Amino acid sequence: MSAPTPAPCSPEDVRRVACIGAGVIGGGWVAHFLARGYDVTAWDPATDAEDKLRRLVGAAWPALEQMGLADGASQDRLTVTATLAEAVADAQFVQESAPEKLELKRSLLAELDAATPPGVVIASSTSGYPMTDMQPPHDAAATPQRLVVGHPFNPPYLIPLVEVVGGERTDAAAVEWSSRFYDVAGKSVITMDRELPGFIANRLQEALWREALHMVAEGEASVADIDASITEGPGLRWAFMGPCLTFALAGGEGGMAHMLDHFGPSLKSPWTRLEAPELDGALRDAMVDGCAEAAGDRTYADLVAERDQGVIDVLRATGRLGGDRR
Ligand SMILES: NC(=O)C1=CN([C@@H]2O[C@H](COP(=O)(O)OP(=O)(O)OC[C@H]3O[C@@H](n4cnc5c(N)ncnc54)[C@H](O)[C@@H]3O)[C@@H](O)[C@H]2O)C=CC1
Ligand SMILES: C[N+](C)(C)CC(=O)CC(=O)[O-]
Repeated sequence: MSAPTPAPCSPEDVRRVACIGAGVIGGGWVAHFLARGYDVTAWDPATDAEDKLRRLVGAAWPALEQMGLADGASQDRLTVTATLAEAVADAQFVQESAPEKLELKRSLLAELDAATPPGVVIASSTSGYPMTDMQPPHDAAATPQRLVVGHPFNPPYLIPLVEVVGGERTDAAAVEWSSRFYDVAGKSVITMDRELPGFIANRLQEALWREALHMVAEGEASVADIDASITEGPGLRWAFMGPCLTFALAGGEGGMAHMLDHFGPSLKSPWTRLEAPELDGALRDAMVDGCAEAAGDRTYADLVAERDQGVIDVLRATGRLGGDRR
C-alpha cells in the first residue's frame, strides 16, 4: 500500500461537505449537515433532483429546529451544482449516497477519487456492500486508502447512528478521521474493525425482516400485525436498552446465565429454521398492499412527519435531545 495522504484538515475544522446522490439518504445527509452549520454542495444526475432535494430539506427543517440548529445553520448554505467535479472541488468531506448497485458504486467512487482534493475522506452510505468490493484497486492514480463506509439510518438527520468501516485498501487513519468527524458532526458512531455483511445493525434488522417476509408470504400475519408486534412490544424497550441487556433481564436476578440455561434450548429451533424467502411477485404485492392498508389515508408526507415527531419524542424522553451539539 502507498503512503497515506494526510487529511487536509482536522475533523473539527471541516466547514464544507459534499453530498453526492440526493435521494432519500443523500437528501437526509444534506439536511443533517445544513442543520449542523456546514456549507453543503450537492450533486445528483436526475433532472428533478434539486427540486426534490430542496423539498426534502424543507420538510425536515421543522424537526431540525426542534432538535436545535447550530449557530449559522441555514438552508441557504446549500449549493446544488451542475457537475460532480464542482460539488467536490472545495469539499473537506464527501458523502456518497447513490443507488445500491455495485457497478455504479465502483465507477462513481473511482470518479470521486479522481475529482476530490487529495487526502479528503470519501464515505459511502452503502447499506451492505463491503468497501473492499467497491474501492478502486491501487494504481498510480487511485487513492483507495481514503474511502470508507459511513452507513447511516433513515432519516440521517434524526437517527444518530453511523457505522464506520474501511475496506482492505483503506488506511486506518481514514477510518479514525471519519469516525471523529461524524462524532463532531453530531452522530453516534460505531467504528468496526472488520467488514461484516450488513455491518451490525442491518445484519440484525435483516434477520427480523426475513421472518416478517416469511410470515406475509405464508399468510401467517398481516403487515399491520407485524408492525404492531414491534411498536407495541420489543420496540419500546429497544429505544433505550438493546436486545442483549433486555434479554438479560428476562433471566430475572439470574441474568443472562439463567436466561440462556432456561430458554436457550427452546430458542434454538427458531434460530435455525428458516432460509431467506423468495421475493417473488406475489410476496412483493402482498407487502405493498399490506403497507398501503397500514398507512390508510396518511400520505408519504404525513408518515414522514409522524415518524420524525416520533423519533424526536423518543430522543427527548430518553434524554438524548440536546447535550453536546455542534
Ligand atoms: N433508503 C434507506 O433507508 C437507506 C439507504 N442507504 C443507502 O444509501 C444509498 C442511497 O439510497 P437511497 O437514498 O435510499 O436511494 P434513492 O433512490 O432515494 O436515491 C438515490 C439517488 O442517487 C441518484 N443517482 C443515480 N445515479 C447516480 C450517480 N451515478 N451518481 C450520483 N447519484 C446518482 C438518483 O438520482 C437518486 O436521487 C444506497 O447506497 C443505500 O443502500 C443507507 C441507509 C438507509
Ligand atoms: C432498507 N435499508 C436496508 C436500506 C435500511 C438501512 O440500511 C438502514 C435503515 O435506515 O434502517
